[in-house]
Amino acid sequence: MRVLVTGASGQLAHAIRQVWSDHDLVLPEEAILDLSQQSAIHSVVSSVRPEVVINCGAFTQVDRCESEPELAQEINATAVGWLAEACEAQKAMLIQISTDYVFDGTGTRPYREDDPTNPVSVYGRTKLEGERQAARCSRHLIARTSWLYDAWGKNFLNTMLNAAAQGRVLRVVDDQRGAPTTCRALARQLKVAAEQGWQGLVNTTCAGETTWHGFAQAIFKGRGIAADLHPCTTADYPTPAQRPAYSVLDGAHRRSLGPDLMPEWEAALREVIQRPVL
Ligand SMILES: NC(=O)C1=CN([C@@H]2O[C@H](COP(=O)(O)OP(=O)(O)OC[C@H]3O[C@@H](n4cnc5c(N)ncnc54)[C@H](OP(=O)(O)O)[C@@H]3O)[C@@H](O)[C@H]2O)C=CC1
Ligand SMILES: Cc1cn([C@H]2C[C@H](O)[C@@H](COP(=O)(O)OP(=O)(O)O[C@H]3O[C@@H](C)C(=O)[C@@H](O)[C@H]3O)O2)c(=O)[nH]c1=O
Repeated sequence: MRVLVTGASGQLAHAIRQVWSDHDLVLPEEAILDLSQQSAIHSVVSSVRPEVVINCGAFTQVDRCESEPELAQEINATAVGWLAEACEAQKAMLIQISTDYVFDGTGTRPYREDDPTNPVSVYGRTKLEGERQAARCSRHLIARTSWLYDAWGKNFLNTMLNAAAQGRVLRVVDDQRGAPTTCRALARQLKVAAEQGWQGLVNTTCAGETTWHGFAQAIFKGRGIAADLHPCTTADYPTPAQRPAYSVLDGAHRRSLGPDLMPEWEAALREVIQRPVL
């Protein structure tokens, strides 16, 4: 398949470049495919003529989104509408990546696809609007995922490793629960999903759940690092953006669609540590 990937410099796009290498991939740099430019989106999509577009581009700095809501709206929502129009014109399938932060986190069991959303941050609100925009393309797959990381890129794992390498005392919240998900696992699952033509809204996270502190503990244990790590509460670690206290997503619908390539989060972390380069 001819596949166009946006947000080429990001961590998920890097995984797709490796995992989807048997497909005809086009990953334009931001200078060529700037999502804030409707004309760039239309001209790249119409010249590449992809069968599938994977939108990995987004404004993902959750705290910065609070102070730059217009930019967040433009990249996370408006641009997705432009992509949806361009895909519709080419009869292409649009794969939109969305987030657990569309929920407010007051739930007590894993969120299903049809559970009501209620984002509590600008990032979450704009990503939810992005889902609605993506759904304007008749062939669309919206993959909701969470806590993405891998051996490369800007993510929680690398933040923790860098902080520990600098000898910093680490206080990490132990009252926000979710599912850490590797970019490589998501890229593998999306490949099967695209090849089999899955459509609609599909939760796509690693299995199991932990807290950010539990995730940090597992990272340091897995790497054999004696970090100075302490649990704290959300109140002890104030941030500009509110995060959901509970944002585990239910994978039952995904498992009903076809092969389940999403491992337990601990197994996925082990793979990242044992095989950092794909
Ligand atoms: N990271 C996570 O934990 C999660 C991410 N997601 C979603 O998954 C997708 C991939 O995220 P991830 O790979 O982690 O994020 P990254 O931040 O690693 O990648 C996003 C990319 O989008 C690029 N980008 C930003 N603005 C533009 C623009 N105007 N034009 C073109 N590209 C732009 C960024 O470039 P630059 O860095 O130069 O700004 C960056 O390379 C996103 O949709 C995100 O919302 C969902 C759940 C969890
Ligand atoms: C770095 C750090 C963070 N924290 C807290 C802050 C926050 O509540 C939580 C996670 O911090 P981060 O800012 O690294 O992660 P955050 O940017 O909130 O991660 C989110 O990114 C977006 C893009 C998503 O879509 C989400 O699924 C999720 O992965 O850990 C600590 O308690 N101590 C620390 O030293």
